[in-house]
Amino acid sequence: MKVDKELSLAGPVDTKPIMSDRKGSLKVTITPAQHKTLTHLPKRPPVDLAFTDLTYRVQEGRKSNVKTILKSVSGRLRSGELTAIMGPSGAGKSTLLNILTGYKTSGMEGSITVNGMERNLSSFRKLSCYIMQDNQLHGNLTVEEAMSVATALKLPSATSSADKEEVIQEILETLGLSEHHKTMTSNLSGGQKKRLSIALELVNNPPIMFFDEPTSGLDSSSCFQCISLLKTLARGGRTIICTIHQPSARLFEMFDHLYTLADGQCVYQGSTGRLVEWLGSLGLQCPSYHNPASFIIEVSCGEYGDNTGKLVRAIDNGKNDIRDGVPFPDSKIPAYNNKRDMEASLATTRDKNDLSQLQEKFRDANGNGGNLQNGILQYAVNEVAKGEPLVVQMETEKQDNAEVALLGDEASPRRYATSEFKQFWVVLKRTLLFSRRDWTLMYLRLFAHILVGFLIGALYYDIGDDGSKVLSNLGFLFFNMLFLMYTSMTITILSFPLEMPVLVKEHFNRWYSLRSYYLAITVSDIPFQAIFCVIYVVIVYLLTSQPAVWFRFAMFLSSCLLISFVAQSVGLVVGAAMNVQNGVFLAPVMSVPFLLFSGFFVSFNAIPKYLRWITYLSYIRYGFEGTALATYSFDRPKLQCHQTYCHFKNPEITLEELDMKDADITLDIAALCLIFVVLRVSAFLFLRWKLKSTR
Ligand SMILES: Nc1ncnc2c1ncn2[C@@H]1O[C@H](COP(=O)(O)OP(=O)(O)OP(=O)(O)O)[C@@H](O)[C@H]1O
Repeated sequence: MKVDKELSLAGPVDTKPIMSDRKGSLKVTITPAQHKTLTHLPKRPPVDLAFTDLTYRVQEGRKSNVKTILKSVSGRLRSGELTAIMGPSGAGKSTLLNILTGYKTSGMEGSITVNGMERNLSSFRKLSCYIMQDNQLHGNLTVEEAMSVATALKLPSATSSADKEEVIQEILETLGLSEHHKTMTSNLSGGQKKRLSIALELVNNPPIMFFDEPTSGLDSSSCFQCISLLKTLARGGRTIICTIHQPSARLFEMFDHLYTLADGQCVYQGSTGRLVEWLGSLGLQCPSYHNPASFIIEVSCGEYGDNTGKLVRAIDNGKNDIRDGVPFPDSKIPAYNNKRDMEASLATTRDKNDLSQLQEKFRDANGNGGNLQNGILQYAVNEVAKGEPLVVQMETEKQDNAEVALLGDEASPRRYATSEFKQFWVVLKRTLLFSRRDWTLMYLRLFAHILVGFLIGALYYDIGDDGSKVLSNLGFLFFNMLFLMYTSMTITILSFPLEMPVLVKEHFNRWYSLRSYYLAITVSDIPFQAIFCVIYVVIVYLLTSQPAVWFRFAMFLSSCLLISFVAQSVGLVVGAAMNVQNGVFLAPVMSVPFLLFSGFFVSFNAIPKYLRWITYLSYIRYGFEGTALATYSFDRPKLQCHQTYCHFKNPEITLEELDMKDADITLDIAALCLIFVVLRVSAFLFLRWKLKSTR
């Protein structure tokens, strides 16, 4: 009986005798009494995170101007607990979260340990996930598709499709999303989006999960659901940490652990249930019926006088931890009058979900026992049957678990769960699916190419073989460059930055490498751009009666295709390096010199010598030269002339006038290919820099 009583006090658990292997010893399995459990997730170890004397500084303006945002704070965040990081606006909550997740690494001093060992950021990133405030989801996928992408990228390739499907179904059911599995992400409610964000990261069962303001933008009922869900996750042995602004009293009660910051210092760390008692012991009485969460924020803001220094000293800037059932640190006020009272209180007030500590307790003499299986703690408890009293060690270090964490899958040198080819393939398929779904943009692009093609065809109708209209034909060749350049460049400038937030989240949470992602998005748009370009070129080439010779058409088309790919790459560089507003202005402005030096407005010999180098950089020049050579070079016969005198009847004269007599189309094509490669590599480097600089 004692066993049952002790265990039920320890948490909302079911106790099942599973076998009796030794005389007098009874093996008991304890599982949390959750309605739904996640039984198909990969096994992961519990993780405790601690930080000591953490200082974070940023440089503002001039080098000497340094701002200290976090001031030597310490703290400890345990597995099996739901922790809230609270504080007034600007206190440093997001900064602390960003440092703990590993999102911010520079400008930081102090130590961060995982299960008592110095944190290895690479291993830690595999153990943790960071769910940012704005859900960062792709709106063009259904819930099921989004989950399939997550399982394909986050579970090892060896996992069978059936197992992946089971993981998806189980998570969706547990998170109450199975009814919406066919709903497009963009149509989900705020609360459902939040749950989907959690579901996506839950796929590989990270033992430590960070949330930045998970309740922002949710109504009170959704807030409650969201925090209940986080609590359930914590019950499964995970370490759940979230920043929260000012929760209602009902929400506040659901948190196990509270970490409060004020002006970059810790003013409270400990059990939420003992906050009022602790503040009272320091002479700060929380008025009756007042929300303790509001009270600590008001105190931190100085509404009850300047108490920050006193609170920081009392809690030793986070080195002290107010735990249930233990006396206040360095305090004369004993929490309990005698040991018996303390034990009684321990039994009743012990955090019911503190399964990680139970795990330590139930470790048997051989070191076997508690292990986290599939998100559910299961114990083979021999000692309990012997009637040993249950005492929870609040400060137990989890060295053994650290080893588990580092010797398991997390210690492998592989950064990602899948190969780079698999990542490339999954991201490519997803991007192609977006293109298929986002038909408005596709139709618009197709429509624009066909419409402009016919318009140009009508304007320059049948001029290609007319010796008196060669100048107009050159204008047509130049316009082709202009049109193809702008259409392919602006699309990328506008669409690429919109992808950035999702890329930042997924890349940070180790879904895929930047290389795989970049290759996939680079490859994904090329076929569409090529098809649109071919359609346009066929229309204008035929309508304007350019030479009906296959090799000339092939060269003309190649030059046009390369121009549109190069311009797309320029868009990628600009999109990767800056936001939409700056990009939309800067890209066309930057293109002006290339247009001026294209050879259409001024021939090469007429350009001042000190400016000629710009012509070598002008990709428009290579494209224009390519189409001009395809049209007039290679011994083209004299053009027809329906007037008394046609100066440009002989194509040689046209080439001479353009300073293209000795030009070589192979060089133009090679130069365009080279510029294409250089720009694509530059875009990748810019993207890498951008990802680093946003952190
Ligand atoms: N890169 C930076 N340069 C200058 N100051 C910064 C920088 N990052 C953060 N800060 C400052 O550090 C302080 C803490 O910022 P942080 O975003 O962590 O606060 P917070 O507690 O999350 O606030 P909120 O609840 O309003 O989001 C703020 O005063 C902010 O202005």
